[in-house]
Amino acid sequence: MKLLVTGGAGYIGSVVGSQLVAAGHEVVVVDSLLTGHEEAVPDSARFVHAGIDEAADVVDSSFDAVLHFAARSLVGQSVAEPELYWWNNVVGTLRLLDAMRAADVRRLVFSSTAATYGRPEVSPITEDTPAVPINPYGQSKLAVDHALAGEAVAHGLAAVSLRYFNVGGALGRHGERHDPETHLIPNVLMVPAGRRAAVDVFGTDYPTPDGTAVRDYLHVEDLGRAHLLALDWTGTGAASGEHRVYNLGSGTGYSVREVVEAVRRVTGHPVPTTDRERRAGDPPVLVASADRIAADLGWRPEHGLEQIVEDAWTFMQR
Ligand SMILES: NC(=O)c1ccc[n+]([C@@H]2O[C@H](COP(=O)([O-])OP(=O)(O)OC[C@H]3O[C@@H](n4cnc5c(N)ncnc54)[C@H](O)[C@@H]3O)[C@@H](O)[C@H]2O)c1
Ligand SMILES: O=c1ccn([C@@H]2O[C@H](COP(=O)(O)OP(=O)(O)O[C@H]3O[C@H](CO)[C@@H](O)[C@H](O)[C@H]3O)[C@@H](O)[C@H]2O)c(=O)[nH]1
Repeated sequence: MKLLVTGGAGYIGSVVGSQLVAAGHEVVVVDSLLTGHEEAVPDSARFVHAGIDEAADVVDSSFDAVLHFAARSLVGQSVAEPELYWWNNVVGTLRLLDAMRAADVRRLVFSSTAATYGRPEVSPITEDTPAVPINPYGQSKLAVDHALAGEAVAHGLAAVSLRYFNVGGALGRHGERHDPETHLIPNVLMVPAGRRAAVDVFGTDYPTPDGTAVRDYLHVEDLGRAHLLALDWTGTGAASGEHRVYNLGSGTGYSVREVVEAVRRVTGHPVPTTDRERRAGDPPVLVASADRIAADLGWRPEHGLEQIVEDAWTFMQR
C-alpha cells in the first residue's frame, strides 16, 4: 500500500514507519521537525518537510491510508500553553481529515493516549472506562477521537484510535531522542550513560506498594505490530463507517522504583535517585486492559520491561 505517515521523523512514527517499510509498503513521511529528526525518517521512505495543516498539498488519491502520529505530547507544556495543543493536535488533525476527505483516502490509524482517561478510579483501564482527561494534551487527543467517530459515520472513514500507555524501547536505529526528555526510562538511563548524576523520583507518597507511581510499559516494537493489524482491519469491508478505540498496554504495572531497579540490573551500574515532589497532573496508577484488541485483532505484546530497558539502553549507547 501507499501510506502517509505523519510524525514519521519522531520516536514512535519512525519505528512504525520502518516496520511498514519492512512489510513492503511505500511510505511517505510528513513531519514539521517540531520535535523529530530528519535522520530518523525510515530508510527508503520519502520525506516531506511540512506540517499536517498543509496536508492538502501532499495527500492525493494515490494514498491508501494514513497513520497519524504527529502531535505535541508534553503534558506540562499543555497545561502552560493549551492553545498550542488545540491548534496543533486538533485543528491540525481537522485539516488532515479535510485533505483525506477531498482525496477520498478513507483509512486512518491514530495515536491516541491513556491520558484521555485522566485519573481513573479503576485498574486495569478498559475502553469503557469513562474518558475524563485532566490536562489539555489528553483533552486534545480525546477531541480527535470524537472527531473521528463523527467522520466515520458521516463520510465512511474506517478509523482506529490506539490509546497507548507508556511506550519504551527501540528498534534498531530508531529510538527515543527528545530534548528535553521527560520520559522515565530514557531519563533513568542517562545516569549509567554518564549524562546525569542521579534520576528524580517524582512522588514517593502515592497509594502504591512502594509509594511511587505505577505505569504500564509497552515495547515500541509490540506497539508497531498493533498498528499493522489495525491498518489491515481498516481495509476490511465492514470497517467503512466505523471508528474503533483500542487500548495498547501490557496489562502489568511497574512502579518508578521498579523501573530504576530494572535499569540497574540491565546496565550493571548504580543509579542514585533523588526523591522529589509529585509532578503536577500525574495519576498514581495507569494500567491497561488490552483484552479488546487481543479478542478482535489477535494482538498480544511479546516483550517485557527487561527487554524494553535493554533495547532503550542499546539505542542510547549508539
Ligand atoms: N511516547 C509515548 O509514550 C506516547 C504515549 C501515548 C501517546 N503517544 C502519541 O504518539 C505519537 C508519537 O509520539 P512520540 O513519542 O513519537 O513523539 P515525538 O515528539 O517523538 O514525535 C512526534 C512527531 O510529530 C511531529 N509533529 C508534531 N506536530 C506536527 C505537525 N503539526 N505537523 C507535522 N509534524 C508534526 C514532530 O516533529 C515529531 O517528529 C504522538 O501523537 C503522541 O501523542 C505517545
Ligand atoms: O525523570 C522522571 C520522569 C518520570 N518520572 C515518573 O515516571 C512516571 C512515568 O512518567 P513518563 O515516562 O513521563 O510517562 P507519563 O507521564 O506516564 O506519560 C506517558 O504515558 C502516557 C500514557 O500512560 C501518555 O499519555 C503520555 O503521552 C506519555 O508521555 C510518572 O509517574 C513520572 O512522574 C520520574 O519519577 N522521573
